[in-house]
Amino acid sequence: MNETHLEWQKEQERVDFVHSQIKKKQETLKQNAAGLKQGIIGLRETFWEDVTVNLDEPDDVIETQASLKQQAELLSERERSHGLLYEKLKKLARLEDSPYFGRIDFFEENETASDTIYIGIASLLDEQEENFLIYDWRAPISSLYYDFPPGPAQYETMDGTISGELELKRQFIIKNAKIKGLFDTGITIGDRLLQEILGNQANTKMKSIVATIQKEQNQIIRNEKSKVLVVQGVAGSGKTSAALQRAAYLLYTHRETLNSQNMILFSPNPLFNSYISTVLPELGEENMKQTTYKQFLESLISTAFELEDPFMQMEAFLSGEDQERISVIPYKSSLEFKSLIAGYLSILSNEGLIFRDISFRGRVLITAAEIELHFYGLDRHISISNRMRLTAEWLLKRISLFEKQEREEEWVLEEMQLLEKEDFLEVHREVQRKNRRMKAAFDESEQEEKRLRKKIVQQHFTPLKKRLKRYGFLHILETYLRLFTEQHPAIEEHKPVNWDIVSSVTRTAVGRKKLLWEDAAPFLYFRDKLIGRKSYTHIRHIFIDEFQDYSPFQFDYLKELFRGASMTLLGDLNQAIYPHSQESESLLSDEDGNVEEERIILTRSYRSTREIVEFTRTLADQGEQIIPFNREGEKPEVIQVAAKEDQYQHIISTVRDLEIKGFETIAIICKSIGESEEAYEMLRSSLNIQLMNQDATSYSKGVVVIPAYLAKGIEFDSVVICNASQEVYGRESERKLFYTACTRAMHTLTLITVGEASPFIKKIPADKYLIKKL
Ligand SMILES: Nc1ncnc2c1ncn2[C@@H]1O[C@H](COP(=O)(O)OP(=O)(O)OP(=O)(O)O)[C@@H](O)[C@H]1O
Repeated sequence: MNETHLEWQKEQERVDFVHSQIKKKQETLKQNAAGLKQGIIGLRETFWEDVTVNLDEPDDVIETQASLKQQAELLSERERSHGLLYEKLKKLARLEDSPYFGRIDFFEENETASDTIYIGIASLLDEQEENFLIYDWRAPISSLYYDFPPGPAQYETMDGTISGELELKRQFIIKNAKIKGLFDTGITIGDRLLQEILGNQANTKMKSIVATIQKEQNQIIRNEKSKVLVVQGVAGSGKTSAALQRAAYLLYTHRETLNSQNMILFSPNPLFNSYISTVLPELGEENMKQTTYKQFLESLISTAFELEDPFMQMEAFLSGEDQERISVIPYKSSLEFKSLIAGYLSILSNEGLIFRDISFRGRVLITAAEIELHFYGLDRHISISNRMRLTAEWLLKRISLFEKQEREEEWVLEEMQLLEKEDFLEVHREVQRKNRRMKAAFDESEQEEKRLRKKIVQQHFTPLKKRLKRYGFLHILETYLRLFTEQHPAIEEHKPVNWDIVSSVTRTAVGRKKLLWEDAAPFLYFRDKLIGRKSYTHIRHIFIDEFQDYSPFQFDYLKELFRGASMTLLGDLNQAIYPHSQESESLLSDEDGNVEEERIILTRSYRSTREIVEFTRTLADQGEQIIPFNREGEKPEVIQVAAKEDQYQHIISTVRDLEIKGFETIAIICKSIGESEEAYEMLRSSLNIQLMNQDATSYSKGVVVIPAYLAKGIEFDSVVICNASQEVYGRESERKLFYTACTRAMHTLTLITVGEASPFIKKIPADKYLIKKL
């Protein structure tokens, strides 16, 4: 037996030992859990037997309450312990088949011997609960595994830096508690293991990368010091993967003070939410709240408004039909527009807010002019929103006085006749109860009438009061629209040259209560300044994926809402596909101009084969900096056909070929939803395919037809680009969309073009792809 075999055998013996420990622990825990469960069932069954219930005297009531509380606490304590046991069992189940993936031998400075440390997705103690059989990958010492090749190494702890020598770094592939692969690794984490993992088929759910996190990704995951961490990484560089590992890391490191409810992830589309939903649970953490920016804004906007879907904005952009609208999107997305609104708000602080009369049953109770007078009579140093709150309180008080007076009106008596019998009975009982309590005899019918009047008037005033509490006395929309019509010297000089178009496009849409995607953040920002905003202080960390797709205005609005939270922003300027997409870096500075961000650049692309990366990187700005991971595959193929009908024939034969080769997730990527629908109709009788639109929330293995912007963030074994012709991808503004579509491919990329190929393809060196002209 040679040395490698001997090592392998020794390692397998250890795996066997750890596995037996896991089994033992599982047995003990299961027994404990069964005992606890029985106890809980028993406690629930006999709950009332052990409680002394006596409600005769006030003292007895107090005693009963105390006894009930004690019993309930006992039950919830047992339930909590059962929950904890269940969690431990879940953790053991995760470790059972593959207890760990890494080992390091570390000789710490000033120590006499080296420590051997095994690293897995969770920690495990030995039977005596003294020594770690497995260290959690997030433990401080585990960072050695990700950060250093064998040689001098160090890691940070709460007590400072620990230095020493990393003597060995070993990787395992363990399945069903049997070692399937064992590699001693050098500079990077196991190219061989990474090769193997990346060579696998794409899945409809993202997987965790815990065993093969790369050094530069580990910097993202373990970054603790930056309030804003910006990860600018090329397509397929692991931005999303690293962000999710980072969430798991933060939850582990700050487990006493942070939980998944304190984090929120903004993802590019609903499909993506489902795509990444299994990563955190796989790592033993609960999913954080996930939302898209559209869903988030929708939760803030009154249902009276119709909010445009960002993908519809994208469709409008792609179709190029409404040029006026498209021409003003950049301005409406900019911080200049925000400053203009801020200027308008400072005018409104002194004059110009539009109020509404407050009417009741067709009668004006308080006029808009009175409200205006009250509002502008308040101390002007107080913010508009606080003055608005004070005004609402003042109005509610005044309305209560009207309400009292109204009880005496004739209409109340008329309405009383229409009341149901139950209403009279209820009031009758209330009055009797009150009289009994007061031990006095009042005129019951007089009292009943009084109560009924009060009740009727109250019912009528409730909706009005609700409206006032929601600031319905302020005409927010009218006030906003006035910005576009009025001239005021304080803001006039800040208006852009195309203000007339900005103004007419906005008034037409917003006036009809249609919030175009580019109008939503400005309008909400304005509204918040008038009536205050929702508080999100419980959110301590926000992750924004595809942050290049946020306009400066949208991003700034988000920053204001989540003022106290730290942020991880993940983006790739080469995938900035929206008409407004941010290219500016200054956005990420804080208000005083102090840059509090840290920027990490990822240039290595892991998703696609070397051949695909060499093809796609020529489509990107500074694409020469993109480094492909060394995984080989076939060169992308460009098939040029003469007519559209031929295109579909070739898509069918390409997809069939791919299926025969065993590829399981295949995407036919089109530019727009219209083209996707057409392709779907043409292909559905020959292929088993699913059409993905903006409402899709998940997809299954097989063939999908999808517009490029919805495929963002997702990957497929094979990508077939539907019509990569000059006609479809000819404009410079379509280059990034084309790049995004092509970079979704892991193993194969086929581009079909009807007629002349896109100029972007023509710029790619001919040796980077195969071409078939038919
Ligand atoms: N360290 C790693 N180990 C194993 N797989 C990795 C690693 N880093 C990235 N990958 C894989 O590379 C692929 C791309 O990763 P991911 O989707 O996180 O990249 P991205 O930068 O968010 O991509 P894009 O911007 O193109 O959507 C995924 O399959 C991911 O599992």
